[in-house]
Amino acid sequence: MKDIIVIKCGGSTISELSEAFFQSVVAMQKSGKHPIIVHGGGPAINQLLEKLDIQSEFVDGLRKTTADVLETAEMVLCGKVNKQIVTSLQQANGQAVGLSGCDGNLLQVQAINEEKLGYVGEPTNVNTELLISLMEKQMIPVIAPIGMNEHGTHYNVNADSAAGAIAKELGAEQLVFVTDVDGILKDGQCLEKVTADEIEAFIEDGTIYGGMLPKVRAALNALTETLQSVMIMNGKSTTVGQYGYVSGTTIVKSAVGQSVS
Ligand SMILES: Nc1ncnc2c1ncn2[C@@H]1O[C@H](COP(=O)(O)OP(=O)(O)O)[C@@H](O)[C@H]1O
Ligand SMILES: CC(=O)N[C@@H](CCC(=O)OP(=O)(O)O)C(=O)O
Repeated sequence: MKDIIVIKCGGSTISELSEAFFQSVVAMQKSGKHPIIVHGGGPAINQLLEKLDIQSEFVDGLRKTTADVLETAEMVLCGKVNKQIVTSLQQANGQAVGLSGCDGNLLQVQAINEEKLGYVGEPTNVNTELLISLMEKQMIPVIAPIGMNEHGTHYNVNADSAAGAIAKELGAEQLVFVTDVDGILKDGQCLEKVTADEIEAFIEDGTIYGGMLPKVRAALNALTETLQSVMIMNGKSTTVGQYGYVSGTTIVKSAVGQSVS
């Protein structure tokens, strides 16, 4: 399927997303493109963990996930955040269907490192047929990043890595990370374009850290012949699609003129 656009909405910005944002996603779909939303929900998970007095910590931008943390994350992502986004799209006259990665075996995963991270999974396979059949019926899939392995064990998946895997497997033409900063910042300035080599250097020197790490890793993993660049942009000022992108950082594999191998 052509014209697939994967939009990852970060938990950092979900509550800031405007009606115009959701209207622009629906307008994009009505103009013949195929948007998919993958969402996070880190701050909302933090809030409930705090209420329940459950401790959690992050390792390189990934939440160490015990059984209690997994249960909480799943409740928040699938029960609360997913339905908020579905509702906002329906209010904008779109037809949205909320799914977690467990529904229809949408996101099959394996543990990254159980000893270090607990129930944190990385995607191994995506049920693209399910997503395509929904999009063919003019539905907008809204995906919560909880995945499942072949034994039916659920895993917490970073939403950036879920979005990257889904974009790659579908051969999407665009992948957009909507977050709470204008893009990749260096010395307070938003960088317009960065290459894989520059990203490695920025990770090394500490310019890129925390929640930006899974974003740039997912972006670099997702780059293919079809998907030559990935955007990071601010949810506060963003509408997508026909209204154009306001500003942000474009991530490319290498400098202009060299294609992805
Ligand atoms: N170089 C960088 N430029 C911009 N943000 C960065 C950078 N390095 C780390 N970050 C952090 O990454 C955060 C975005 O990631 P995260 O909080 O996980 O958001 P989201 O919920 O949208 O995925 C920013 O708010 C900022 O604190
Ligand atoms: C393994 C892991 O880190 N999972 C994330 C899933 C949600 C997420 O990614 O939310 P954001 O997009 O808001 O960061 C978490 O538990 O916070």
